[in-house]
Amino acid sequence: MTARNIASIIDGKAFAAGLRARLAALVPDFVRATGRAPGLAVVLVGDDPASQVYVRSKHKATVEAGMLSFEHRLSADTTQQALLDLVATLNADDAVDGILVQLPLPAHIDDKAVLASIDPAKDVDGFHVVNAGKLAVGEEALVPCTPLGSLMLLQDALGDLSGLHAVVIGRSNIVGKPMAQLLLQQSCTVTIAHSRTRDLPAIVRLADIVVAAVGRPEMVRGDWIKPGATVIDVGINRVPGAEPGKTRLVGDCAYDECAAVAGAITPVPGGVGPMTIACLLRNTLVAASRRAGVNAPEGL
Ligand SMILES: Nc1nc(=O)c2c([nH]1)NC[C@@H]1CN(c3ccc(C(=O)N[C@@H](CCC(=O)O)C(=O)O)cc3)C=[N+]21
Repeated sequence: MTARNIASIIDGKAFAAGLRARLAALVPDFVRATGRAPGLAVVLVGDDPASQVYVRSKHKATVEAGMLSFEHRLSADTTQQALLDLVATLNADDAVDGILVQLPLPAHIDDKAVLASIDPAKDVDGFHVVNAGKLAVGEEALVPCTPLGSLMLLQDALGDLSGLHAVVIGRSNIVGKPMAQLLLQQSCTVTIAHSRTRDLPAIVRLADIVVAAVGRPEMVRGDWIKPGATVIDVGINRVPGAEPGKTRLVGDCAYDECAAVAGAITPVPGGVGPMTIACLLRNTLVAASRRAGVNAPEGL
């Protein structure tokens, strides 16, 4: 009989709660230094139910951290110009340190134009080309929340990442590309795989670190994973549940199979998702500190 490996479960929910508590403890210092609390503006266009849930949890976490939350809900038929006007108002508002325009936007709005209109200093999503460029050349940037949270979990699980082979599956501007930049900055050997990659299972088998960010439910199978590898599952896929009409969340990795081979793995839910929100608050405090010219807290 072969011994069956049980991967350690990377508890993103607990790590995120710890990060949020550390942030909440730092906010009073910011308030003392500046006479105001850090402010985050979240803009939601339309009434996509999943987006509503995310925006609500962002609001709750922001208030719990002692920050100000400004919510702007616009109807699904809002014009691009009206959205650009709102962003311009938020750019000019000194009480607003962070601006997040919830994606996806309705099809009639050019999301590139909207993201480009956000002041890079308030771009707490890190989606603006200025922040993407700064990240790529190693300058101080606002770093996208999901990759940043994934890196924090990796460093907590593994310590120094130097020399490890990381395979990032997915090449989006929001997750795959910035994730690869962060891992490269940590001196990993980085492979970016994607839908056109030939023999993806063979590539993934080389990885000490697998980051799955493709948005295909349970695509990564257990026999793709090198024994002992660390698996970060970024996927949040809603699939039909056991009961009719109900859904459940699954990641991009077949969890049970991968957990039987990996050294450590993030669950879905309770892995990367909560880190995204905690890092949004982290970026808001960092942006607020830089804008106010006070010392940005170290080690967050
Ligand atoms: N401008 C912009 N920035 C974003 O950061 C952004 C966005 N648009 N659009 C949508 C995606 C998605 N996203 C998530 C955040 C938290 C969880 C999260 O906390 N998930 C929980 C479960 C939540 C549930 O049960 O549905 C978990 O994984 O444990 C998931 C997904 C941020 N996004």
